[in-house]
Order: sequence, then C-alpha cells, then structure tokens
Amino acid sequence: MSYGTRVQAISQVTDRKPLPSKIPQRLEALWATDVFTLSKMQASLPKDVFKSVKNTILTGGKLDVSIAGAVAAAMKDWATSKGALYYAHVFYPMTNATAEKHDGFISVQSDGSVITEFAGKVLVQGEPDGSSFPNGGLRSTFEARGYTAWDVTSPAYVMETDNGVTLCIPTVFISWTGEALDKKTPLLRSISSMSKAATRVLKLLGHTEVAPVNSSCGAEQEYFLVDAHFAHSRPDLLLTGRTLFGKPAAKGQQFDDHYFGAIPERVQVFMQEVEERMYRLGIPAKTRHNEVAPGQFEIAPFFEAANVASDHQQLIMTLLKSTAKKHGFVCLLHEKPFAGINGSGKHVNWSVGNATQGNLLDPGDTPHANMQFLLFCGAVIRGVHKYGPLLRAVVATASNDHRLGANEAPPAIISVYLGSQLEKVFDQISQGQIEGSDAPGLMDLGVDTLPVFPKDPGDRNRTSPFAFTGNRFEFRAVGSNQSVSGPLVAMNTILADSLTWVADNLESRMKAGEDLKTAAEGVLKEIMDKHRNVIFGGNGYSPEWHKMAVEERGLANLRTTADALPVLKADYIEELFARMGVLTPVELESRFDVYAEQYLLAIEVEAKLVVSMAKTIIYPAAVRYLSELSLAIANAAAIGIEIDKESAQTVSNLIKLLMDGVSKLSAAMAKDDFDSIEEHMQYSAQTIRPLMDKVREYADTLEGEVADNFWPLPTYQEMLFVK
Ligand SMILES: NC(=O)CC[C@H](N)C(=O)O
Repeated sequence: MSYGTRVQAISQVTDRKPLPSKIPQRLEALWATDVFTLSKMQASLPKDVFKSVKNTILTGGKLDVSIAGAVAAAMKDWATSKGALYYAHVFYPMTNATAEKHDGFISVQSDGSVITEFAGKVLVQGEPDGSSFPNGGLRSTFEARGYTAWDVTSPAYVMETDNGVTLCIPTVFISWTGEALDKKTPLLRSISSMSKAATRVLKLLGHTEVAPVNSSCGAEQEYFLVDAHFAHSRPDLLLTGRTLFGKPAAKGQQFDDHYFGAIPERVQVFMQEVEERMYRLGIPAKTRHNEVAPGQFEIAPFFEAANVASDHQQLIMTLLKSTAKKHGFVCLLHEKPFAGINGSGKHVNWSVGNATQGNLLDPGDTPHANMQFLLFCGAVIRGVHKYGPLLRAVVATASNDHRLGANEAPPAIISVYLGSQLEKVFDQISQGQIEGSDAPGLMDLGVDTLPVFPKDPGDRNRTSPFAFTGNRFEFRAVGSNQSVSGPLVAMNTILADSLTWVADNLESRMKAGEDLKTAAEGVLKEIMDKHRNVIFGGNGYSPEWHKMAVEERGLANLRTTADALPVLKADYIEELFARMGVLTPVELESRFDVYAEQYLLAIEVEAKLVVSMAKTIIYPAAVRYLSELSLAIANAAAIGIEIDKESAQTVSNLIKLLMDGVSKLSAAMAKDDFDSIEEHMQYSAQTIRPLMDKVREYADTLEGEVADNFWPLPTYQEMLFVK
C-alpha cells in the first residue's frame, strides 16, 4: 500500500474495458436448462415414480424412499450428459453461507474398471462432518457426525463454472442426534406449521377444499461493486467487507443522481451475465437498477415459494460474487461498506397463499368486505406486535447494526405500516363498526395526451421496517448479507401462532353461538384492542416517534445486536418455537450461541484491523508527511522565510490523538474476563465499537490534512466514482 499503488490502481481502472457483451439467447431457450425440473423428471422417470415425487413436491406428502434409486439414476444420467463428474449435497449452515461437499460419481469395479454410479441412498442422505460448522455447542469435535438429507421440494441443478460441472442437490443438515444444524430445516418446519394453522382458519371460513398453504418470498438484493484494483488495495474491504477508514468524498449521493440512472456499461455487461446464469438455474431475475449510493445496485427476482426462494437467494449471492470477479469487480454484500451513504438491504417481500384460495394477503378492491384478508392481515399485525423483538433479533448482525436507522433503512423499532386505506379500515374495526374503504382513486395528470391512471390505495414508507405494499408485507430491516431463512422462519412462525389463536378464538365464539361474521369481527376487534400500538404510518426516523414508541406504545428499541440477540433466549420465544414445532429449546439456544459468537468475532476482527491499519498504514503516511512539512519549515527558516506552522501542528496533534486512540482500543481489546456472552457482547457494542469509531475519526481527519501524494489507501472518491 502506497501512493504509487494507488495511482497505479486508478490508471488500471481507467483503462478497463467492459467484457464483450454476448447477445443473450432467447429466454425460453435459457430458462432452467441447468435444473432437473419436473418436466425433465417426467421425461426420464417411470410413471409411478414421477407421480410419487411430484406428489411430495406439490402437496408436501412424505418422500417415498423406495423411489430414490430411480430418481438418482435419472438425475445422474442428466447431470453426466451435461458434463458433471461430481455431485454435491448443498446445505446452509448457520453462517449465512452455502456449504457443499463434493463426491465423485466414480465407482471402481472388481476388475479395476470404473463406471459412474449414483445410488438412491446417497441421493437421499449424505454424511459431512457436523462439528466443523458453527453449531452452538450442539456438537463437539469428538461427536462429529452430521447428516445431509435431500430436500425434494427444491430442485437439483448443475452448477457450471469455468472449473467444471457439479450436480447440486439442496439438502437439510442435521446432527447425529437429530437437531437442525442449518437454516433450511427450521424453514421447512415453519412452513408446515403455518400451513396447518392457515388451513384451520380457511376451513372455519367455510372453504371445503384447501390446498397446502405456503409462504412466498421475493428478496430485493442490494450490493456495491468496487473495482478489484481498489478493493485489493484496501485490507479492510478484503477482510471485513467494509471500509474501516475513509473520509467521505465532497460528493456523495446528495444529488440523487445515481438512483435509477443509466447503468454503467461495464456493470450492465456484468448484470447480464448474472441474469443469464440465473435464468439457466431457473431463478426468475426480474428487476435491475442503480441504487441510491454511487457504486450501488440492486437485483430482484420475481417471488417464489419461500424454500426455493431462499435457496435461490443463496445462489444469487454466490453468482454476484463470482461473476463480479470475472468482470474485474469485487461485489460487496456488506450492509454498510461506506460510511455516510446508503447501506444495502435485502427487503424481503413475503406473503402466504395456496393453490385453492390464492394470495391470502390480497385485499382486493374492497378490503373492508374481505373478511378472509382482514383475518390474515390482522394475524400478521398481532404477530408483529407480540414478537417484534424476535423480528429485530433475526436481522441482528454486527454489520446490519451500521445500517439500521438511516439512509432509507428502517430503525430498530419494529412497527407495521399499513398505508392509509387499510389503516382506516383497521381503525373502523377498533371502533367496532366496519363501514367501508377508500376507493383506490384515479390520478389525472392534467396532460391531455396522458390517460387518467389508477392510484394505489396507500403510499410507500421507506422508514418502516414492516410495510404492507398492496398484496404482501415488505420486511425492510433484513440485511444484504443475510440468509433470508431466519426472517422467513420468524414471519412464518409468528403467523402460525397468530392463526392458531385466530382459529381457537373463532371456534370458541362460534361454539358460544356467534355466527361466522360476528365471530370474525369480534376476533378482529380483539386484535386491534390489544395490538393497534404496533401500527405506525409516520416518519420512523423522527425522535418523537422513538420516544412515543417506547414510552407510550411500549415497543422495544433494541439498538444493537447485543441488545437484540438475547431475545432468542427469552422464555416466551422459546415457548413459541417449541409450541409451533419449529425449533426445540436446544436448537434455539444453539442459534443464539452461534450468532452471538459471530457478532463477537466480527467486531474482534475489525478491531484488530483498525489497530493494524492505523499503526502500519495511516501513521507512517502521516509521519512522513509531517517530516516533509517540518523539513520545509526548517529549510524556509534557514533562508529567513517563515512558513505557517499550523498545518504541521494540526497533523502532529492528530497523529498523537490517533495513536492514543489505538492504545486505548488495544488495551480495551485485551479484556477477556466476562461473566457471560451477553456481557461480552455489550462490551463489544458499548466499549470496543466507540473506541474504533474514535480511531477512525482521527484517521479520517488526517486524510483531509495529509497531502494527497502521501495517502496510501484508495479514497472514497476513487472507489465510488472512478469507473
Ligand atoms: N431505495 C431504497 O429502498 C433504499 C433502501 C436502503 N438501501 C436500505 O438499506 O434498505
């Protein structure tokens, strides 16, 4: 790291040309070519086997293991025809990452020859090591066995890279003792728990035919692209994914000129490659655009069933990172790579529905008359109010803490935004009299040639963590680097709990003689009486709201991960997950342990790096500059000219403050006698983080004082604007 490498990086970046853009094939020709789809199964499997697999996939029936052999053989034939020599059980440990263990199809015969083989039992079950992944004490090194098991509901696919082709089979990951060690198992459990409760409510509402209910997820992935020449000259980007130092450039995002602007050529070629790979993998890429911050972009697929969407989301993150590399970028998925400008979220659009009743969160044109919608929406409101702290806990990471509460990311207080039309309907429910709802309305633009167009019944609110957006909720607090599973598990589980309560309540009211309409209105009124405090349509950033939310409405404001994660240990949360059959107390506790540990490690790595970058990169640059200044002052004095010493004095003072800050931080980091992991987390949040911020403050001020040709690190201006 030196000024020389910085200048070299700038010229290398300026000389870059976009990779040649390929004319993509027609979508229909690309779509799902790398997926072992139902139609490929139908073409290659005996009729009865296909029927059985299809039944499991579409209606959630139990997998008949006896058919696994036939499916495995067909899968292998298809994968080897595409060039695969290996297969991998792909699973999702508690790290937010994707894990895969590759095994060859090779089978050595007694005469020394080889054939390819893929037996049913290895499709259904694999056995990686259960102790080498974070498991929160569920497994030790001396009790390592873990299993992966085929999740038939998420299709197998081949992953083709420049390095070869691998058949990938989505699986759950459990320990030898049967506990979930991954993110998929609880997601599948939460879907079936929610489906049971939703079915009860739908049956009480008079539906005789009710297909299994699933949740859907459409996740908007935000990300930054930084040229690899810059990123690789920044140890902080390399190791932590964010800039630990860096003075904001004179220009940031204040002109709002990047959002939805023309996509830079190099970026568009990159995006097209990502999308082509997504289409081949059957991932419905739908939206792409420049995001608000310079260098920031978004990709959003069309919604899909939650489990498949969650697996696809993991693939999207992998594709973004690997494709960026080919195009000379580093893709940053960190929630706040650059201070002072927008961070990156992954807003999760979530709804529930089934094949017989459709989207259960669609209000239609007359929401006040749509009792089914009102009950499902009311159940969500009740759940978010009762379990708001859980929703905060499932988005709690060291990196997301930097993002929440500013720049269009919601604050840590969990509230629900309904939009004006629905808010009025729920107000009427509170008052015990449902009268009607505002018509969506038309908008006349006052231009003769433009048609009058229909207006949505509610506005959008960027400061709300949980916003109704017409036919679904958008959980905006989720961070860009996270797996969407945790948030989906929480939403499905709290809805399962609420719908169970709705069903119980409806049943007992109807037993007591109320007709369905009166009973449903009674249930809704009860929901509003107890839970209306969570509904908020105003400015989520305003200090008045923060005060009112906590003091008058009793909502929690869990500012940091250290405050939020312990919610996972609360009795009422443990009881919720156990009662809904989603996580046992032991599994839940292991999650707390894993996430707490990750929080501590993230801050520890950052703190160590702050110390080493300050000492070995920033201090030497500042001292060198000071020495040049001093020399100039001395030389000038020798010929009788006086140069103002103020600049040298400032730099010298800052150097001292910087190094004092580093000493304080180093001393604080030495502490290791904590009574509990909770205490340790609080210490990291309350003591270590502010000390890191102090060091940064002095370093960033120095960056504004030291001559540019002494500064060794690529600057914000360069990373965000040199293209
Ligand atoms: N335009 C937007 O919705 C910006 C969202 C913002 N980047 C976030 O952190 O969530």
